[in-house]
Amino acid sequence: MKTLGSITDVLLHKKISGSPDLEISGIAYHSGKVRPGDLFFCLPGTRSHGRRYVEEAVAAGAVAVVSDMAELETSATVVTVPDVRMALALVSACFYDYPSRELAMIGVTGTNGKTTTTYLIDALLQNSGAATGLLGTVRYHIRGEEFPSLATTPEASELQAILRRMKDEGVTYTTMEVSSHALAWHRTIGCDFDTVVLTNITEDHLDFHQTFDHYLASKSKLFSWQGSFPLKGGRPRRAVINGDDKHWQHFADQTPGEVMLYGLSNHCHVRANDVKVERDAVNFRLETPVGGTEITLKMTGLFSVYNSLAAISVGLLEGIDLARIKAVMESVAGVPGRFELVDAGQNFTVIVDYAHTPDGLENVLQAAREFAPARVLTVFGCGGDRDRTKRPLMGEAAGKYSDYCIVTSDNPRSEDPEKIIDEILPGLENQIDKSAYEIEPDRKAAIRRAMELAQKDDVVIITGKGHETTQVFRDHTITFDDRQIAGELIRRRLKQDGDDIT
Ligand SMILES: CC(=O)N[C@H]1[C@@H](OP(=O)(O)OP(=O)(O)OC[C@H]2O[C@@H](n3ccc(=O)[nH]c3=O)[C@H](O)[C@@H]2O)O[C@H](CO)[C@@H](O)[C@@H]1O[C@H](C)C(=O)N[C@@H](C)C(=O)N[C@H](CCC(=O)O)C(=O)O
Ligand SMILES: Nc1ncnc2c1ncn2[C@@H]1O[C@H](COP(=O)(O)OP(=O)(O)OP(=O)(O)O)[C@@H](O)[C@H]1O
Ligand SMILES: N[C@H](CCC[C@H](N)C(=O)O)C(=O)O
Ligand SMILES: [Mg+2]
Repeated sequence: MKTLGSITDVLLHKKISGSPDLEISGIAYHSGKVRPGDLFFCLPGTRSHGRRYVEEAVAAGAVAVVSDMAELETSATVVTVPDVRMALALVSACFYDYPSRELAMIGVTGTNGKTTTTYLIDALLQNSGAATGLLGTVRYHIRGEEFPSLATTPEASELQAILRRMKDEGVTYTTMEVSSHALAWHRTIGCDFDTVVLTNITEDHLDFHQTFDHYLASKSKLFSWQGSFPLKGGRPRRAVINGDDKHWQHFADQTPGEVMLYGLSNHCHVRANDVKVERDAVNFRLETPVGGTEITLKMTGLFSVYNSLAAISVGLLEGIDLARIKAVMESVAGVPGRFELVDAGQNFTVIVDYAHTPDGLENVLQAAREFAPARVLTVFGCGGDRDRTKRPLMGEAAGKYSDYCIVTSDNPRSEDPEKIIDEILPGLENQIDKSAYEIEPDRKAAIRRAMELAQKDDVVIITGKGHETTQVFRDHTITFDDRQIAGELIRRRLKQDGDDIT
């Protein structure tokens, strides 16, 4: 058992109202999840503040509370700190005995491609014999045992608990997505990353970060903090950066580690040439400091080449040989909900994808355009309670690269679906005529409409929700899986059309 004094020793500025010898058995930041003996952290949220739940937390057994307000009314011991989120991260790392000290840690950030890149890195490490763990948007795993994802990057207390479990179960390498929210909210403070990776940086989450500069500053923390919480002594720190990204130099300047650049440009250490995009594959010539080879991915699009170059760079830094790298890159079948083909025997292509940013959408539609023998039909919407500035930009991207669009709902959350659509239209109308799009707020009906409109050799892209299995409305959440719905509707159409369609 640990004492309050020992686990808060790591905090430079604090005031403890009671005895530091109090024994602490766990950490909580939600009153509903408090167990007897816990230390409760009062975090600010989007709807309320953890301070409001102190009484409930204490009634559930919390023995002490961490807050940024000295005059908290409670019988429990109070630790007052200037920044509760920072304190949560530092205390959690200490409480779980700094698990990242004993794990090789790889953190991947960027606007798009984090999940895919982490999957590729994890596959590469696993294939080379490492015992691996993975944390990200789609799922978590510890040596292959899967867990549902709590968040792209969980809150610090959950993160440190999972890392400890990974270490205890023999994991040697942890690959994780590090979201901009996580960086802004200090979730990864107390993690010592060996290698950090930048996929790319374009516009997203401006509702949260307000300006692009703030967003850039959040993403940069993964690089500038590298080695500033040195748990691993002199072990080398490395940064793998997309050398074609407009901001690559900025990120290279932030890291204290060795920089490896990847991309298509000549100044990159790891390069792809002669990229050939097909419907379900992409082929390129790989050039690296240790030689070159030909690679054919089972995923498509130039963006997949970038994701694989990032993973290949990590592999090279870990000393994995080129033949193994090639074999693994060519074997990964893709990531659930990322450019996933729905094939029920129809004579047109249906793709479910997770693009939910202007850049993501542009990349995915460009890829489709490259191999599409006929029209590209796009079904998309924008999430509610998320960055409103990206809505017209996503409309613009969809209009620019599609022959026909069906504008629908993503997860409306607390917003009115029709109002969200209204904010998409100005961008869309900059690019296409009114006759080239229609509006259908009901996502299932929108998918049905696309399945009706599709002709031989067309490509239908249903984007924004990828692997998600629910749709979130103001007062309720329904089961909803684009892949399953599209599959059912195709089968229904095939039945109705008889032999005409195949
Ligand atoms: C939407 C959002 O930002 N939610 C965050 C927010 O929760 P909230 O707004 O629901 O909190 P709240 O209801 O205002 O409550 C304030 C505090 O009181 C506590 N509370 C609340 C109610 C109660 O009964 N008892 C209680 O103790 C809550 O635990 C919280 O600490 O404050 C919580 C505590 O800090 C966060 O865990 C939570 O992040 C959740 C996990 C979340 O989904 N956040 C998103 C935005 C996020 O982090 N996304 C990124 C990915 C982004 C990307 O795509 O790049 C991620 O890494 O997943
Ligand atoms: N390198 C890339 N550049 C641009 N777009 C990409 C890239 N990789 C993937 N995409 C597009 O972005 C979508 C999301 O990809 P992925 O899930 O790998 O990204 P992510 O960064 O993890 O997203 P999130 O922030 O939601 O977790 C994909 O479905 C694809 O449309
Ligand atoms: N991690 C992202 C995912 C967005 C997915 C999209 N389906 C939406 O709901 O906006 C977010 O929470 O902003
Ligand atoms: Mg992700």
